[in-house]
Amino acid sequence: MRIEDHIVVPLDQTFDARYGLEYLEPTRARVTVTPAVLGADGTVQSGVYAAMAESIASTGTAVEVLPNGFIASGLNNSTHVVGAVREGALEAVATCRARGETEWLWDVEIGPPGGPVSAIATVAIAVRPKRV
Ligand SMILES: CC(C)(COP(=O)(O)OP(=O)(O)OC[C@H]1O[C@@H](n2cnc3c(N)ncnc32)[C@H](O)[C@@H]1OP(=O)(O)O)[C@@H](O)C(=O)NCCC(=O)NCCSC(=O)Cc1ccccc1
Repeated sequence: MRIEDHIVVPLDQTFDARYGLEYLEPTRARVTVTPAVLGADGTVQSGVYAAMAESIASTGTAVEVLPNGFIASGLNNSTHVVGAVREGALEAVATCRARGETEWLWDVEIGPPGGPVSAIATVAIAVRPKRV
């Protein structure tokens, strides 16, 4: 299966597009910090970190398993926010720690490019045979 065949919603209409996720690679992406990603206290909303981690872990899995007839689906996401960000940009990088037959486990680090880590996530992505 080609990656394009798995796209149901046009990419510019997805949740990722709404908060401004830009892919640099399947496992690396950026978000520019605008008011749209801030909470009322002026810091990046924790869900933005969780969403970034979920998306790049899912995409990192999908690009490898979809061509082999499997689907990738977000199963668990544990995101710890360890530093507040108010402006600039965020970059997320995902590293696959385990490629199980039915579940891939990813570590994701997120923070200002070249700056300290502001969030650390562990994301589990289910891998299942594609149903016809
Ligand atoms: C697949 C699994 C994670 C685990 O399933 P199992 O433990 O094996 O469970 P079980 O066999 O008991 O089946 C139970 C149900 O599971 C589904 N299902 C199972 N196998 C398949 C299959 N082969 N194909 C298709 N569906 C399958 C099916 O509904 C089935 O019900 P049914 O039997 O039809 O009545 C399931 O819990 C699930 O789909 N959860 C929701 C995950 C979800 O929505 N995540 C968030 C969105 S992803 C995201 O955001 C990431 C992203 C971000 C940005 C960009 C791109 C991506």
